[in-house]
Amino acid sequence: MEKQPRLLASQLLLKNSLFEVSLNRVLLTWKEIATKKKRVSGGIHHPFKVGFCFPKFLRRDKGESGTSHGVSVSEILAVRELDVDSETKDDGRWQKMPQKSTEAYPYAFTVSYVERAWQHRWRCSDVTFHCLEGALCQQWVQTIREQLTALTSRPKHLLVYINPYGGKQQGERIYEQKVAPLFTLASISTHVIVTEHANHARDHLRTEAELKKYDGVVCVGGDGMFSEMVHGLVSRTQRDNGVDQNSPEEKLVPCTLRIGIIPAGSTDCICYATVGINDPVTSALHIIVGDAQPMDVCSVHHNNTFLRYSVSLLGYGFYGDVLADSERKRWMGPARYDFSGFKTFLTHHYYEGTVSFLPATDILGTPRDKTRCRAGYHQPLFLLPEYKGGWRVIRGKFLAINAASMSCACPRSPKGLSPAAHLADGTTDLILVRKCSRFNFLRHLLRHTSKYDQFDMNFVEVHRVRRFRFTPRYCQSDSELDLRENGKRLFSQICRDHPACSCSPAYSSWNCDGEILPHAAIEVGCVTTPYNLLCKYTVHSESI
Ligand SMILES: Nc1ncnc2c1ncn2[C@@H]1O[C@H](COP(=O)(O)OP(=O)(O)OP(=O)(O)O)[C@@H](O)[C@H]1O
Ligand SMILES: CCCCCCCCCCCCC/C=C/[C@@H](O)[C@H](CO)NC(C)=O
Ligand SMILES: [Ca+2]
Repeated sequence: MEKQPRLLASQLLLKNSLFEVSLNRVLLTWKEIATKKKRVSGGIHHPFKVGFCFPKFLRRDKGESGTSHGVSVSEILAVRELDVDSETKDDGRWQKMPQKSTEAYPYAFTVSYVERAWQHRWRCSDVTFHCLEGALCQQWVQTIREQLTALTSRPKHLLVYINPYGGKQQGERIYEQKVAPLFTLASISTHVIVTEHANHARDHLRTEAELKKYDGVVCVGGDGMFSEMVHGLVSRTQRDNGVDQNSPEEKLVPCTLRIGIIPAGSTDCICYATVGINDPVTSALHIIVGDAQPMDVCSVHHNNTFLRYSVSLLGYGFYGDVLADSERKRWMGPARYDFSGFKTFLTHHYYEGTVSFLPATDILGTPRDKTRCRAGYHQPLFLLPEYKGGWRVIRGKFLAINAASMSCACPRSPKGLSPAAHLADGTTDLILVRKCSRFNFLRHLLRHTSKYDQFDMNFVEVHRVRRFRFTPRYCQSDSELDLRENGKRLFSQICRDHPACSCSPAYSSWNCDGEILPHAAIEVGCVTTPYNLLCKYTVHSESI
């Protein structure tokens, strides 16, 4: 790594030991100064207990000259001067700093920074340095602040939407207790809207929100809430740029604002698949440091009419039926998916139809790769010079048709529906699960929760595609669609082959990022291409 010029270097007191503290444009480091009599004055000396952690990629050395630590400037959250007097005043209570040592170093500043914890979690840590002189202390604070101000990717003003209804209905509490204090610490100003009904956030973003005032929007909720943000922002951008959303072939204009997610939903698949964990503090820290991750957006059309966008799962059959059933059991909270999942598994419905798709032949990599894509870990996109191949057509009886535009990892399935799917390669992984026995389908489902390959089964196939269409064997009439849109069931849904039994309905619904689409016949295009990777349909996520 190129050696950076030092901006500041001083001997400062940390706990009871003297450290050589140094700052350049990239790193803040502190190294214990080994002296025969290391203790500055008073207090108990803990040579190994410099009580704080540091990023995984930076070593803590314990060489002859003592422990050394470092934190990347890009992961410093805030710096503030400390009122040492109030902290060391002898009021008879337990003293955090031994009085004698801080008497000699009466000025102090605290640096808050990101600490990498277990399983992709991030935490906020503090380290306090004591100085001999007030001017030196101020110089440190000012210099670090200047470094933070120079980080242009960090948001300063955020528009926050909280869904009080998603997941375990803890959105407001999660935001107030875990997220707002971190935004305040990082001097981020916020305008917070607690939604009052479904699509409140979407409509506000689409029509009213003064987007120029913000560096990003944040949703506190689950996949459905993220979907509302995508629809609000993407629709507004297309309208402002005269793009006809009803045309399946139209290229979308990227929007300039980023979307952050604070997970407070039931599945939190979009957050989990990008960040690696559904943890509100981790997501808040990613937002503060300005991380960004482009992602693929699929547009879904029916008869040249725009229906919705999808960024994670489009699922017909099993996942459509689970969602349709679970929506009626929202009162159960996240457990509704387990209940409806088990029930849907027992019904074992299959659906007949034709899947046509355009394979992505101009990229290297397949859904069976062993690589995993999360933010900060991008397989290079090798564009092949020629675009070859045409549409392929598969007819059959399917238990599930899933299009995964990202891995769709979530706590229930830590590697996801398509573990090797890429976040922003302009493709979606189309998974076809043909009619099979209940036992085999269970084996396939259980493999989502283990290390075994869920595609290595003769009734499952997976294709990386740019576009696809599904046409059910039987046409849905307009009147039936109207009723389904209103959440009602119709007799014609009952098995067409054997109207008297009720073995398999003719249609399922599409599960579109957790929202129900009643139209069975759809056309899907993955609209992000490798050429507009810089577009910002982004969630905030981490580097591994
Ligand atoms: N104030 C509100 N009252 C009722 N519904 C709301 C409100 N705000 C948003 N919604 C709707 O709540 C639905 C569910 O929200 P969300 O996705 O946040 O939680 P979830 O479904 O429990 O989680 P997941 O999508 O991760 O499974 C979304 O369809 C959203 O449009
Ligand atoms: C009978 C045993 C069943 C075990 C099945 C385990 C597989 C779980 C895989 C879950 C993948 C979920 C993909 C994400 C979908 C989201 O868009 C959506 C809304 O949040 N959630 C669901 C559950 O539809
Ligand atoms: Ca993709």
